[in-house]
Amino acid sequence: MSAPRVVISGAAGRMGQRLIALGHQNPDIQLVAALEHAGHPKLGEDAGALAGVGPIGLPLSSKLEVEADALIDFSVPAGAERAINLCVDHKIALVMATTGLTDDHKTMLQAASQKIAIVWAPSMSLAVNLTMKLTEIAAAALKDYPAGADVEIVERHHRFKEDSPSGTALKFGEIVAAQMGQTKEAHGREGRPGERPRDEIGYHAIRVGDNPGEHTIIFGLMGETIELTVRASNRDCYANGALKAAQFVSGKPAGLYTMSDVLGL
Ligand SMILES: NC(=O)C1=CN([C@@H]2O[C@H](COP(=O)(O)OP(=O)(O)OC[C@H]3O[C@@H](n4cnc5c(N)ncnc54)[C@H](OP(=O)(O)O)[C@@H]3O)[C@@H](O)[C@H]2O)C=CC1
Ligand SMILES: O=C(O)C1=N[C@H](C(=O)O)C[C@H](O)C1
Repeated sequence: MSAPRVVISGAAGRMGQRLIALGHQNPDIQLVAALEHAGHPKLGEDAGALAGVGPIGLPLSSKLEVEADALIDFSVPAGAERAINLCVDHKIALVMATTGLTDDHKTMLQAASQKIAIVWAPSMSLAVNLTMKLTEIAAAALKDYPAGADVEIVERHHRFKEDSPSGTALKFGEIVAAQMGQTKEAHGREGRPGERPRDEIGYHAIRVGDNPGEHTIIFGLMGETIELTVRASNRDCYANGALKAAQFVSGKPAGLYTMSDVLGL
């Protein structure tokens, strides 16, 4: 199969710019459109020039006017909704990376996966997805720890991030709860919440500077502690993972795929 034709949605954003820059250099991908919302002030400007790699002949547009095999969405929840509809209408495979989605958006994604192939993951990073496997192993091993293992998830991101906790932190929590059975969540603590219940996962979202993302999953035992930490030094781990996902999902039968499927983990 020739290199899949890929659309980037949210193309002027922090992630969109890295996808344009890396996608343009990637011989296994053909970038065919750079989408933004209809009110974006830079519509019509060249997406490559905006991304710092010089003109690539792709103007930032609010309309999809070319044929494509896959669309990668790193935008906002309203942009994600539009991306799902576009992909279903045009029968294009979807890589959904936007976080902070509502339950309605998640239901839409599930329904859309009956019609098109979708990779949906809160983190496209290899290191994060591998750490999810390690977390699953640790949680399974500690589920019957006699004194109860306390799990807290700490994430750090840049000051511009709009959703908290991160989609990745919530996914780590889901993985832990599926093994250990916690039913409660605490989002930060203050005042006098009392002794920590055993069946709670604590989430702590730190927002500082330009941090591209780090997550620590803490398993607190009696007398010892395990911490699994994964840290991005820049956004290219997410962008490269998403480009790989676009290659993987292009031409696949309808269904919902994970980054474990893409990365063979
Ligand atoms: N799964 C993963 O691996 C990762 C996921 N993310 C997630 O990706 C998302 C984007 O992150 P980031 O790039 O930092 O955010 P940015 O705010 O930098 O970029 C989002 C872009 O989407 C644009 N946008 C807004 N509405 C629409 C729309 N309706 N259609 C198309 N584009 C639209 C924004 O325009 P404007 O600025 O004018 O609003 C902006 O250019 C977040 O949800 C983040 O959590 C981030 C990194 C990794
Ligand atoms: O907004 C970000 O930057 C990131 N968001 C994703 C999330 O919410 O999990 C993934 C990554 O951590 C960067």
